[in-house]
Amino acid sequence: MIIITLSRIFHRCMDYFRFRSSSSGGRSTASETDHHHHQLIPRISRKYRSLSFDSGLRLIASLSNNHQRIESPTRLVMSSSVSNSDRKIVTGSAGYILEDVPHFTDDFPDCPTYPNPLQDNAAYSVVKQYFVDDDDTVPQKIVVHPDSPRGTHFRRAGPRQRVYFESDDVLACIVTCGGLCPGLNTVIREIVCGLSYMYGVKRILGIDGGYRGFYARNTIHLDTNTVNDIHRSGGTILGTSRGGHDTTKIVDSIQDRGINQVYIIGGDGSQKGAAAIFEEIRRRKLKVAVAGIPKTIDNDIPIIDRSFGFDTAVEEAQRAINAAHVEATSFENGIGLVKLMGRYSGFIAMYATLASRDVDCCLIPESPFFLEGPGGLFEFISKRLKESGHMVIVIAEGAGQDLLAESIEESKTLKDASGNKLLQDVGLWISQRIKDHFAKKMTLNLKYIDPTYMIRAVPSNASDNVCCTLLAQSAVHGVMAGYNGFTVGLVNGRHTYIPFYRITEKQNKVVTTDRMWARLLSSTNQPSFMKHDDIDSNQLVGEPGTMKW
Ligand SMILES: Nc1ncnc2c1ncn2[C@@H]1O[C@H](COP(=O)(O)OP(=O)(O)OP(=O)(O)O)[C@@H](O)[C@H]1O
Ligand SMILES: O=P(O)(O)OC[C@H]1O[C@](O)(CO)[C@@H](O)[C@@H]1O
Ligand SMILES: [Mg+2]
Repeated sequence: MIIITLSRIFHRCMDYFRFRSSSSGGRSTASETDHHHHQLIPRISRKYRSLSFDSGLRLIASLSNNHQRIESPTRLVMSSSVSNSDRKIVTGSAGYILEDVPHFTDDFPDCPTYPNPLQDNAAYSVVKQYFVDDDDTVPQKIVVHPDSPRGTHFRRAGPRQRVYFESDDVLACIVTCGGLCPGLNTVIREIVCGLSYMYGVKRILGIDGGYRGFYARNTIHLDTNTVNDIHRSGGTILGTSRGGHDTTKIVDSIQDRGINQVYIIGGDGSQKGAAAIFEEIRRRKLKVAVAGIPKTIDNDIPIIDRSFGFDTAVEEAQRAINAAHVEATSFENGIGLVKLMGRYSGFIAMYATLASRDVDCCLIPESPFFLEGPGGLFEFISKRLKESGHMVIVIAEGAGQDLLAESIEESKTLKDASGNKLLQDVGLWISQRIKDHFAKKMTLNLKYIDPTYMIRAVPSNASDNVCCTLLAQSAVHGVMAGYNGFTVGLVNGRHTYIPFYRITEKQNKVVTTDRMWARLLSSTNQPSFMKHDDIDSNQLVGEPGTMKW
């Protein structure tokens, strides 16, 4: 209690002194602001006026004179896979851990701050508690036991009282990288509108064609007029690409152009690229903010509940599954087989199956299966056709690749420009294997539907548009508030700022020992096709309890 009270008093004092220091004119320049600080702020506030949240907490902990009952918040500097990357970890009582994100004041303790322009905006100033309290954090785990530690938390996203950029000084850029995803244009639109309408930023550049566009192409001017209608179209107006991430050339370009805010919209690979750019920017001591907005129809990014595009992709997949169902029910022993995207993670297949109710069998990369013999796929097909005369199978593109690799040796080594495994067409392969197996046993009518790019080339649906808007606004608020090197994401339904290293350290996968996969098995009434050995090794993958809705 004592530490919390002291912390709050500290923040209120800081707000007061900061407010006083700039009260003479809203949009003061850096030098004017410094001047006011020097004139008005008492010694203690001058000394600590640019302390970050955790350093503030440490200060209070030391002021509290090592009170025995209080576990003083501590910042631990841990090793990182990326050089120069300090992990900001604040610990508190009852096993509380904040995995914080970097802040401008970590590298530039004296950098000036300004009042948030939103506080003069009538639309926002009437909103009670519009600004996020600096103490607000969001727990990663919401299911807890009475004696379990409070665990990892992430900083809550949203606008802060003070910002670290003057609107006229901002030169922002936006880049889209990796595969397409419904909603890319909406995110671009909402970053531009958020920066312009909320923070009065006028200079925003689009980077043409993914990471290599930084050094190989001209930039694209973006404003609220040019982006006005883009959310109605699929794809990305900026273009995208795989490969071409040359960190030195990219940061040279950022430096040469005078860009000071970088918004990177992309999947797991893109977030790794963002982390590398951030590290290089820090190494060069540039005052440039880097923020990631996660893009993934595969839902393969860890920590977050989900990101934009997934909902639309699942909805679009329903059209293929419906067609497969209609074909299957219209022919004797009809089988409709649908292949859906999902290179390493089977979430699209799993949720499309749960949504449809017409699917008899769902096969995903995380759940090994086999074809022949007792308990195998052929036996199940035979049983289901005898019971109902038709069936629908959904298979994720990454499923059964080990079975294919046995027959096609070179498929193990093929990679795309970003280093992702290039997959063989499991849909064609399994269709042929099923046909061959049943050829002499019974009449079979198998129709293979491969919607591939159709589920990601469409514009985002209503729910994803909301998701895009909130993510974009949260990213803009975070950058303006001086946070840096973060990916914005939904954690237990709240928007948070997550350090890059937590986003890039592993991939999110369906946990086949989790309740959601069990729910799918109960819905399709398919066998798990798992042997006991598979279950043990499979428990190790994934972030348990991710898809929470
Ligand atoms: N480890 C890495 N370090 C730096 N850059 C990377 C890294 N991995 C990928 N990138 C770059 O990020 C960009 C996008 O990566 P990738 O093609 O894997 O797509 P992605 O962002 O993972 O999206 P998706 O998986 O949805 O297609 C590419 O330009 C690639 O060069
Ligand atoms: O053919 P492309 O453009 O490389 O994209 C294919 C991949 O992109 C994704 O949609 C997203 O990572 C994967 O599911 C799929 O394997
Ligand atoms: Mg990826």
